[in-house]
Amino acid sequence: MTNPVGVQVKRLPHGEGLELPAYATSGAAGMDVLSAEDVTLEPGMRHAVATGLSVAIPDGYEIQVRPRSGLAFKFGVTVPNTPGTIDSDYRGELKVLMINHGTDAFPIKRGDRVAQLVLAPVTQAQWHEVAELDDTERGAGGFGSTGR
Ligand SMILES: O=c1ccn([C@H]2C[C@H](O)[C@@H](COP(=O)(O)OP(=O)(O)OP(=O)(O)O)O2)c(=O)[nH]1
Ligand SMILES: [Mg+2]
Repeated sequence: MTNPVGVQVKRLPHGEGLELPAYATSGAAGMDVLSAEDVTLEPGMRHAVATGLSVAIPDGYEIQVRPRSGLAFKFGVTVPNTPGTIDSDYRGELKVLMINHGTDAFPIKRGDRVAQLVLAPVTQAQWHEVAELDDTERGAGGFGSTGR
């Protein structure tokens, strides 16, 4: 990537000694983020996994927290709120919400790659309230109106 965007990151005490989230390959969209804790997700269990990191994202960007497909495919372990939203003004600990949809307990060890972080541009909307909207070919059709 030729022009990466700088993002401030602060290690919290329990994040000391862990690698920062990193791109596994040169063309990766997401940085793999590591767990800062040992925790076992029993089947059906949800947990906010600590990363030991806080960030300050530049104005005009967000970070999306996305699942790793390998964990979802092999173990049914995923991110229930995907894509998780890290706001540019959030200064608390970045956590990865995880759920075990599988049939077996899933142990997470400190240092395991649990999810991936995608930096993405955001645009804020400004409402312009009107009495009527313009007509379109689709109109109010949705939810399968064009067929399967
Ligand atoms: O997977 C996530 C999702 C959110 N957050 C943190 C950063 C984010 O900026 C904040 C709020 O997230 P969100 O807006 O999704 O949650 P909410 O339920 O609307 O909470 P709030 O009322 O605090 O906005 O929580 C995480 O650390 N991990
Ligand atoms: Mg919110």
